[in-house]
Amino acid sequence: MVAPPDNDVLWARGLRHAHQGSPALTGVSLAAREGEILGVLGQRGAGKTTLLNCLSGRLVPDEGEVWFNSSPVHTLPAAVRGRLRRDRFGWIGSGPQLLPELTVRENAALPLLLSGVPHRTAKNAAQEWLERLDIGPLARKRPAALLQAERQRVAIARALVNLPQVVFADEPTVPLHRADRTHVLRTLTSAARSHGITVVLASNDPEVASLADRVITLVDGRLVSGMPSQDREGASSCSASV
Ligand SMILES: Nc1ncnc2c1ncn2[C@@H]1O[C@H](COP(=O)(O)OP(=O)(O)OP(=O)(O)O)[C@@H](O)[C@H]1O
Repeated sequence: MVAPPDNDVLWARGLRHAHQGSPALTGVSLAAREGEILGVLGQRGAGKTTLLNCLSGRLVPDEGEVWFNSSPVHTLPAAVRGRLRRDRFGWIGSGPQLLPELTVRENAALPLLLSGVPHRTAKNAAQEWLERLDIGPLARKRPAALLQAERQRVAIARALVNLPQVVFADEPTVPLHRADRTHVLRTLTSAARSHGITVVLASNDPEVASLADRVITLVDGRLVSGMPSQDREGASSCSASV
């Protein structure tokens, strides 16, 4: 195993994964730099979710390596990967997946509370993010009282509250109307930019391309664009690099 270059916060090589025998990733290599917004485009079933799951340590790939700084994510024990996800990564899915019995502020504070940060400190930090994302006045409400776009902003606050190094956003705008989509994406990318947080943003919305620093495209589990020219020339059927 060779550790990734120093300026890459996240680095993957030769990722292959099949779900019950059906291939979802067939040789994907990529790298993301500190503070970079990396768009992962692809149609439904292209392998975006599987890729983000492998990169974030939710799933161990059948083959290939994933490095986060100098940690080989693919070989870490499950408990260590769990701590990595909790302390260093943020996750935003297409449904906000908030806990209905908690207030908006408690939901946003969760990653800090789970890491043992004192209640008051965690809630103050959560409130700051809610203000930054223009939903401060909703802090005491329960998720059910919010609009879908507001709930998705709570999910963004929750993903950013502990200042992770990488946020994985898997189709974060799917349930939203077009106007809300743009706003939520801009909110996420500008908040991440202001804190140097790397974002891996999977979507089938071409608008993502205009907000990302760089875009890679997945088709049937392999990269078809976003490769440097020397790799594109050498790419055979399944291995690509960005
Ligand atoms: N848990 C699973 N069990 C079986 N097959 C799966 C599973 N998860 C994904 N797949 C299959 O793997 C392939 C890649 O799916 P994946 O969800 O990674 O793609 P995606 O680009 O995120 O698509 P979507 O936008 O639909 O989520 C698809 O053919 C999908 O049907």
